[in-house]
Amino acid sequence: MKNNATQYFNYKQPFALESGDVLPELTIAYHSYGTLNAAKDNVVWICHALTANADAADWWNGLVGEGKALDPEKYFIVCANILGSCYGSTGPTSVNPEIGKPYYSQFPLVTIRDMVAVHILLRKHLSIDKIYLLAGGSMGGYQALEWCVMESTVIDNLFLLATSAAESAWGIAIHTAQRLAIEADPTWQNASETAGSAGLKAARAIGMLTYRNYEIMVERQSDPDPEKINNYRAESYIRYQGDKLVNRFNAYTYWLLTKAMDSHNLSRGRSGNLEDVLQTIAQPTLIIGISSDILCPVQEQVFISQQVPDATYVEIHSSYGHDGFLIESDRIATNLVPWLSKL
Ligand SMILES: CC(=O)SCCNC(=O)CCNC(=O)[C@H](O)C(C)(C)COP(=O)(O)OP(=O)(O)OC[C@H]1O[C@@H](n2cnc3c(N)ncnc32)[C@H](O)[C@@H]1OP(=O)(O)O
Ligand SMILES: N[C@@H](CCO)C(=O)O
Repeated sequence: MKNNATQYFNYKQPFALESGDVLPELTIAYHSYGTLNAAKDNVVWICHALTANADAADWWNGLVGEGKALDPEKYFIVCANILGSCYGSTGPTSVNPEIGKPYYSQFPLVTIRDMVAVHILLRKHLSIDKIYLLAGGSMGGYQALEWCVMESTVIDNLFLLATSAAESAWGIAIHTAQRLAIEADPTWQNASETAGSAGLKAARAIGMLTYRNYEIMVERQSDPDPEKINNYRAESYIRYQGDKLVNRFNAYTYWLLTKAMDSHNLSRGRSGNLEDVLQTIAQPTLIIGISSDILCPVQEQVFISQQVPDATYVEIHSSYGHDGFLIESDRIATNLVPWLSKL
C-alpha cells in the first residue's frame, strides 16, 4: 500500500473558529492510500471518531486495504487527524506559536464544523474537487454529515455508521460525567501533558460502559469463581481499558473533543429543524446501525434514514455495542460492497 506514513499539511495562516477565537496557524496530519486517478473521481475520505488517528488502514484494517471493501488499488483514500486531537493535527498539546509553549487548557473550544472546515483546507491542498465516498462512524459520522451539508456539491455518496444528526441529551450527559471525572483530578490544568491522567482513566472507564453493554460484559467478563469477594474480572477489564487510553491520549484532548461532540447539531444556524436539514442531503447514503449500541442507539440512525431522501438503512446484529462500527468489519463490508457496486 502506497503513502502509508503520516503526512503533514502546514497551514501558515490564521484560522477562525466558530466560537470567534482564532488559531494563528494549523498543522493537519493525514494519511493517504492509493493514487488519485486522472479523472480525480476515486476519492474515499474517512472521518475518524473520538480517540482514533489518521491511519485508517490500521484502526479500520478490516475495511481499508488491498482486497478489502475500501481498496487502495481502486480508491484514493484519505483520512485526516481531527482538529483538537493529539495525533499530529493542531490541538491542546501543540505549541502555541504566539507564546512558544503548549496550549493545554488555553486551547479554544472547537466544533464539528471547525473540524470539517479544516478537512476542507486539506481537501483543497490535495487538489481534490470531488469526494466519491465520504465515510464516518460515531463522531466521524458527525463530521461526514456536517461536510455533506457544508459542501453538498463536493460529496457524491455518504456512508454513516453508529452516528447521530445532533448530539443527544444522553450523549451530552455522558460526556459531562466524563469531564467531571477529569476535572476532579487535582492535577487537571497543570501545565503538563499528563495533567488529569487519573481523571482521564476514569473518563475512559465511563466511556467503555457506553461503548459496550450488559450482554457483552456479562458474556466476556463474568467471574467463573462464585466464591470471590474481590478482584473481579470486569473491574480489571475496566481499569485496563482506562490505563490503555492514558498511555496513548491526554486529558486536555479528551475534555476538548467531548465538548466538540456536544456542539454537534446539524440544524444549528441553518434554516429549519433537523428534519429539514437532513432532507437537503441529496447524496445516496448508506447508514449502518449496531443493534446493541447504547450510546448512539439505532433510533438515531433510523431517524436520519427517514429524512435523507436516498437513504439505505441496515441494522447489524452485533453484541459489541457502539464499538461494533470499529470491530464488525465483515458484517459492515457485507453491506457496503453491494451498495457501492450499485452506485
Ligand atoms: C496510536 C494508537 O494506538 S491509535 C489506536 C487506534 N485506536 C482507535 O482507533 C480507537 C478506536 N479503537 C478502539 O476503541 C478499540 O481499539 C476497539 C474498539 C477497536 C477494540 O477494543 P479492544 O479494547 O481492543 O477490545 P476489547 O474490549 O475486547 O478488549 C481487549 C483488551 O482488553 C484486555 N482484557 C480483556 N479482558 C481483560 C480483563 N479482565 N482484565 C484486563 N484486561 C483485559 C485484553 O487483553 C485486550 O488487551 P489489548 O488491547 O492490550 O490486546
Ligand atoms: N471507542 C472509539 C469510538 C468512540 O465513539 C474511540 O475511542 O474512538
